[in-house]
Amino acid sequence: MKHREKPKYSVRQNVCFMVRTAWEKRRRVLLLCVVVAAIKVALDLAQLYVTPEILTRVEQGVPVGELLTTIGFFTAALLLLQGAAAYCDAIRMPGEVDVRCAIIRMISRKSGETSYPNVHDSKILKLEEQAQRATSGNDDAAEHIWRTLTELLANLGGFAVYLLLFSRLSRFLILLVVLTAAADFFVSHYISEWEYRHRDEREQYDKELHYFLTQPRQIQLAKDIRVFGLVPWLRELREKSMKALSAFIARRERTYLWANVADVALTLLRNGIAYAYLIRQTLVHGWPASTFLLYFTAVSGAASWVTGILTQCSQLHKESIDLSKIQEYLNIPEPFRFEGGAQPPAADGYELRLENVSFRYPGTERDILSHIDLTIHPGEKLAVVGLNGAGKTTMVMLLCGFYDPTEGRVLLNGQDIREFDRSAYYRLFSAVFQGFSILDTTIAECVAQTTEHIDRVKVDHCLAQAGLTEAIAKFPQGVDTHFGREVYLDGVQLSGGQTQRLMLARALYKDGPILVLDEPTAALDPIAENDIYQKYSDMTAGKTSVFISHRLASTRFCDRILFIADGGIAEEGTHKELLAKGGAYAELFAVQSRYYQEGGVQDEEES
Ligand SMILES: Nc1ncnc2c1ncn2[C@@H]1O[C@H](COP(=O)(O)OP(=O)(O)OP(=O)(O)O)[C@@H](O)[C@H]1O
Repeated sequence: MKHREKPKYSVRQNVCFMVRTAWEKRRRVLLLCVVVAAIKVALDLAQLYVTPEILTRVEQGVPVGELLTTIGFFTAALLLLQGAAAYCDAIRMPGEVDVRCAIIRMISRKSGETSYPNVHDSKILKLEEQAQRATSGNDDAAEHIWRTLTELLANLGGFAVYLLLFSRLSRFLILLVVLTAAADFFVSHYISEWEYRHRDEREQYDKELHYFLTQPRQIQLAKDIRVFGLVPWLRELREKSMKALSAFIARRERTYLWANVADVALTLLRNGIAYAYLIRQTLVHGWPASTFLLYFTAVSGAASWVTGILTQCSQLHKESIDLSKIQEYLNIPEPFRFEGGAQPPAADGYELRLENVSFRYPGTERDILSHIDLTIHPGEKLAVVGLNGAGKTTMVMLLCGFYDPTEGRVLLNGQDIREFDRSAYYRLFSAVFQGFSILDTTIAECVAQTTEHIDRVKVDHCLAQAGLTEAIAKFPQGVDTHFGREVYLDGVQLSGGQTQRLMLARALYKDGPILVLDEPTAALDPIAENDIYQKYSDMTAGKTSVFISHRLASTRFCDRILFIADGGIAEEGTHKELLAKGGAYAELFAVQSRYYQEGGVQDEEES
């Protein structure tokens, strides 16, 4: 049998978490739970008494005026209560949404600020997904819980009132109601739990179907779909996912059928016994019809309160499992310091140092970097080169503080970066990392990374430095044109090289005192690349900078070059020094330049 993971937080702790959040964000939500529950009980009682009371008056032969007054009283009470219930229902939702949104904000904040290694931890990623699932809609735990608590309160209140009513009559009826309602609940609960138990399976089908329905619409796939003739394959994939989902739903419906059969059978049994008992009582004690009617209606009513209590308890238990994931995610330990950490010193220039640093990625066996000692002086322009997988990006990740070394220390102006508030440390860096990471917003927002207080002169300047002025001038709304087509149909699509320049402009706008560029020109044409090299001194003036590149010639404008190999610094020096040394760097440079020379020779011969 599949082992069910026990939630870390109990039902009480999860309810307390929600109540605390609501108390801080929207107190009205709590008040409305109690008020709505009270109205539900009052409405049920008014409905229970209306017919028997009128019947009693008729049996007593009261004057028409009095009869009409009774009818009027009940009608007014019912109208008033129904009106109040409708009003409360209408006003409760915005508050409940606000509380859920407050939790969504907590989760987003955690996702954006959690220590970087957590972002790659599959257990934490799963937890984040589960926390998001618990807050994603009106019917998910973080919002639905208010309806569950309201129903639970109403059912408890209603059952307490009915207990008082039956206590005057017979314990037998109470026992009958509780036993049949509980049996009904457990049978249907066991069966209806089926969907909950198969929730992961259902989600997998939904995910698959959603992927195959939406993915073919992605612009990036449009070319491949046509060139490879992918339409039939995509249709097959879609059909396969649809069939799997339909088969799941059919299985679920077959299971639910038994829940309905059990429900009908137990209701019949309860009503049959209650009928027999109440008819006997009526005959023995000579009860009027109104009393018989009152008690008979109350039997069904009480049974539904009992079923309600059990159903809502079970619902609360399920929601608590989901809410526990939210709390577990929000409380995952942070290996880095944030709020409690020191602020990095304000300085004219920053020295970065790797002191006997070794590093292996979490969950792996191999050191990617081993016993590295390196000092990058304030204002120095350092280039890092090496073959694919040598560990250049990893070294930069350590310098930026995305990972802490497995051994050794990273120092900023002599102080271990583990002592700093890591968010404050990140503020020192401007960076262009590998891969495209631009959000679909306006170009100006992409560069400034904010929606408000954008320094438009600075945006223009940075775009000019990155060599984008001309391209952007052709866009319909200049820097206010939307980037990308995923969100805005009128957005522009930039080429790979232009996107890379946009990322460079973004790094320049941030203007941090340390600049890190990880292959920032990989997608640029030679002219654009040369343009960036020409401006490199301007861009890095007064900054400490690290530049990773595969084009060895491009590192010539740096003060020092590191050649990384076998997890360490194999060679270092200026371009000239490394060539003169005749080592691995010189060899690699020779291979690269031979390629260009051969191309050149060939071209010349052809012409
Ligand atoms: N998150 C990770 N988990 C485990 N191993 C990783 C991770 N990221 C990178 N590696 C491994 O670390 C090694 C160094 O990768 P890194 O990206 O630092 O190399 P690189 O020199 O920057 O390569 P490239 O020139 O291709 O960009 C590679 O063998 C890679 O497979």
